[in-house]
Amino acid sequence: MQLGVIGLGRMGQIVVDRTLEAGHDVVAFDLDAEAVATAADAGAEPADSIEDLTDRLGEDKRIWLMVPAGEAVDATLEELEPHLDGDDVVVDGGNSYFEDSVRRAESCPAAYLDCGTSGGPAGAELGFSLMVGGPEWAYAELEPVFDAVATGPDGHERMGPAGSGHYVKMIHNGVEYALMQAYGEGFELLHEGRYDLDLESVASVWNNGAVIRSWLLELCEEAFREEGSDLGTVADRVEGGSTGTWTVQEALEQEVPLPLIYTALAERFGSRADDGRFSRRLASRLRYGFGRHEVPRRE
Ligand SMILES: NC(=O)C1=CN([C@@H]2O[C@H](COP(=O)(O)OP(=O)(O)OC[C@H]3O[C@@H](n4cnc5c(N)ncnc54)[C@H](O)[C@@H]3O)[C@@H](O)[C@H]2O)C=CC1
Ligand SMILES: O=C(CO)[C@H](O)[C@H](O)COP(=O)(O)O
Repeated sequence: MQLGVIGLGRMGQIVVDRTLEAGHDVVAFDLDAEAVATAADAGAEPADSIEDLTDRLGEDKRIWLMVPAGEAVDATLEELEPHLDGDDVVVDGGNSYFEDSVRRAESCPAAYLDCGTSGGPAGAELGFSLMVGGPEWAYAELEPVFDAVATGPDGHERMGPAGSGHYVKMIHNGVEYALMQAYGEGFELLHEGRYDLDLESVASVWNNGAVIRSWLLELCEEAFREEGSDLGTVADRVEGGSTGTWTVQEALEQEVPLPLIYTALAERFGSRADDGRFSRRLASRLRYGFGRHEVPRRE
């Protein structure tokens, strides 16, 4: 099969490498010429524009988008669409908002597959877990590529109609936030608590047979090994947050309580206050107000 890949960053390059390794042909484009050169070094046919990419693809075009979610997807589709028809298939493998994917599936002249991708750049060796939404025929058509990019045939599944792939991935990320928060809280107590513990050893022993072993816990072990038990210079600030926000918004709309995921998201937002949390500063001042407790002051 011949696959066009647009977006050759951390994730897109892995899609290219794994597709080539499985014996398929790849035509690759990115706004960044260096990324295109890297894909060409790996064996892909380089394209210097989206039009050039579509010219290099055969009659029935199969195209994988791996650009940042949001405007980049719309901008790419706007350029692609004049070159597409109903026999073509476009896969969006990024973390797009599921309602955007439904809208794009309705307006795209090609069959549109929204594909939630989990595993991250660190999971490249094993392959990804792919959650796909969209028409059955298009999913079946892309199966050889999904087999290559995923861990294998068991690493991808059609979830349902348009939007369902990105919907499942959105909620996957909500779970990811909550699990990270849970590990974070446990290790914080171990770090602050009454024993002087080597947290890499704790994570390691937990990863060997404990109920809470997981890939995230293996990544905790790696973090303590590389940064030390006190996490060295790692700052108290967590970026990201879009997929978690969408998960919480959806939970509110569906009236499904998600206190853990919400708390994990709120902790991230809380971590971004440059000058300490206003609410905590006010609480401290109020303790003086009612109890004349001492107020710790900033320098
Ligand atoms: N990094 C991760 O752990 C994961 C990322 N994702 C999703 O995959 C998508 C890509 O993520 P990354 O590879 O990490 O991002 P990245 O920032 O490493 O790569 C994005 C690439 O897209 C290119 N690009 C941007 N706009 C473009 C356009 N209009 N046309 C052509 N190329 C364009 C950039 O030059 C860059 O090379 C995002 O939606 C992300 O949320 C999904 C799962 C895991
Ligand atoms: O999808 C992912 C992992 O599954 C990406 O790494 C994503 O960026 C994680 O979300 P956030 O950036 O909000 O932490």
